[in-house]
Amino acid sequence: MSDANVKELGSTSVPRPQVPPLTRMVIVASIVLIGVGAAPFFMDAYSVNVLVRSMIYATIALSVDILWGYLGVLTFGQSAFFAAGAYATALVFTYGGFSAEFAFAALLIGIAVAVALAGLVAFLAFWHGASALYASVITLVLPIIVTQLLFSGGTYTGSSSGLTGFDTIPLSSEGWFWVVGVWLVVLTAAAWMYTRSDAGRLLIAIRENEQRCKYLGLNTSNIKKVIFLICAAIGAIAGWMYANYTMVVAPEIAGFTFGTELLIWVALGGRGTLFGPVIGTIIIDYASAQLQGDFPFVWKLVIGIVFVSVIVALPRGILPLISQAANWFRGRTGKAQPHPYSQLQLRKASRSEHNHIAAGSSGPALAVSGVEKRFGSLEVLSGIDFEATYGEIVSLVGPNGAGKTTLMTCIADGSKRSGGTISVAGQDIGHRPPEECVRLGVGRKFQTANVFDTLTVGECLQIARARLDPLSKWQKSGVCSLPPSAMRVVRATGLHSDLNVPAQVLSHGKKQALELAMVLALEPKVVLLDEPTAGLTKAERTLIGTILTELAKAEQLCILLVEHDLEFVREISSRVIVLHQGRIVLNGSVDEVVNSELVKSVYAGSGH
Ligand SMILES: Nc1ncnc2c1ncn2[C@@H]1O[C@H](COP(=O)(O)OP(=O)(O)OP(=O)(O)O)[C@@H](O)[C@H]1O
Repeated sequence: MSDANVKELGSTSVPRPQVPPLTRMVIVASIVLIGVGAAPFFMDAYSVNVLVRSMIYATIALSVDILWGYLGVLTFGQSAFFAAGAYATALVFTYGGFSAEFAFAALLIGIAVAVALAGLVAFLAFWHGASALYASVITLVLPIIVTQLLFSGGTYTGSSSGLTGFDTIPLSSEGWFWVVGVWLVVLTAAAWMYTRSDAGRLLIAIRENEQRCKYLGLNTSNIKKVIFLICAAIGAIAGWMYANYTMVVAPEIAGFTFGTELLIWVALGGRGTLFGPVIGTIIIDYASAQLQGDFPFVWKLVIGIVFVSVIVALPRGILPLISQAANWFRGRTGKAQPHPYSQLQLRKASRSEHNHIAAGSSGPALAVSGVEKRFGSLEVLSGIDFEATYGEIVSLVGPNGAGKTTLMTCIADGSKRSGGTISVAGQDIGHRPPEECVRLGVGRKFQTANVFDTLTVGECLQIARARLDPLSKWQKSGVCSLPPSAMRVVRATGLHSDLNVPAQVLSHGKKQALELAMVLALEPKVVLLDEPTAGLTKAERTLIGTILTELAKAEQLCILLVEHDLEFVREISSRVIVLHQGRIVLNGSVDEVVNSELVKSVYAGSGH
């Protein structure tokens, strides 16, 4: 593979940041703003009235799309934050009277209450190890609790009747149409910029494979919490507008039904598209209002039938279908858009000081002492003691169920072992979660290729570098910096010519290589590889073997390898550890292991 094929920049030559769609977005936003300005002059009062409400709903549907469509958090609870903003406004105006200062204070109180509530939910839903289902259940309970609290407020909150008759900001329907319209356009444009930026891709990476993100050193819990709080604030602002505009609040706006309706609008419009949920919400809410007037008894049935039909026929929603058709048409007319990552360039990263392995570093790279692991009464690992030095390739072999993967997990995640100590580069990993173990210098490759399927190869590599090279929150940088080790894998396996190819279409061998490059992009000191040759062809296996041997020598990496392919083990290992029934039965040179009668009996199933 020729190095000349790799687009690579020197450290001084940084390409211009890539923001090609920005101008297009500004033009589209300007046209929509002109439309918002002109629309009330061409519409009847009823339509203006309904559309103000529809646009308010669209802003909160946008927040649901960010959470569900991008981050993968299926939330039923946005209605509770909407109600926090609406009720804060209604209560301030009812008991304090209206003034500009009170209107501003109500907005701040609504946001504060929503963010506090969201903080509590996020604390309960996004702790280390919590599954996605957990967040959904908690956000399902939230609207039920908030609704009960509003009922329990008695005359203070108006109980089941809610609050009405309070004075609000004296704006006409047209005035509110402009205020809400401008807010919706600004919010959508900001969300669009963010989700298309490098940092926005991270949300998709978390949705696709949160475990991989954690093992890339990213604190996914914190990222989810921050996004959740921001979306709660967006919900509260929508509630503030709603109360000001409608001058009435009722417990139903906090309810589970409204929370679910938001999900339906997002699903119909096309989740993960931003524009789909915004346009979908406006159309559905407006059409519902019309149908409600014309067919008071059947309008919900009609909406229900449309929803079920779309979900069955178009599970990704309506907008993706329209963009697919547009792409098809562009392809036919030869006007297909180039992929945004066609300009992505690789660059050599300057070595991070933190992870730099000084030549001749003293002490073991990895020290495992008395490690135990139990699953209930099942003892899977017992009294595991060994050390590995820099530049060494240590293979961990043993029959199925010996505990090899469990040992890898214990080294990469300090919270997993039941006893003993593990040190990486002289630092005890204690009970640190995987993202903190990465900081100490642990990089882990899983048994089955663990990449972000819908992201491109370039995006996967950028996310792998996110811990060391923070991602831009508003643009695509167009550059991916890789350390020499990762660059070597990318070059040797030809991944550099696949930078704009979605990871899911790569061959099995290239996926394995991509994950290896992602792990090396972390600049680890200790690399854990679980069956890196599984499913590879002989040629790919030889290539990976050569790369690993070179890396161990050139980069002084300590590589711990789980392998069933004993021929491969013999070719590349400097030492072999044999594990059997959770204990080390031999720790020696390749020759010692190959000639050991004990090892033969272990593999024959008679070793004790
Ligand atoms: N989460 C779990 N709960 C209960 N038992 C488990 C769990 N994970 C692993 N085990 C058990 O621990 C033992 C060791 O499993 P492990 O996957 O570490 O073996 P292995 O040596 O990697 O096997 P293989 O070569 O087949 O991958 C097995 O008996 C397995 O059933």
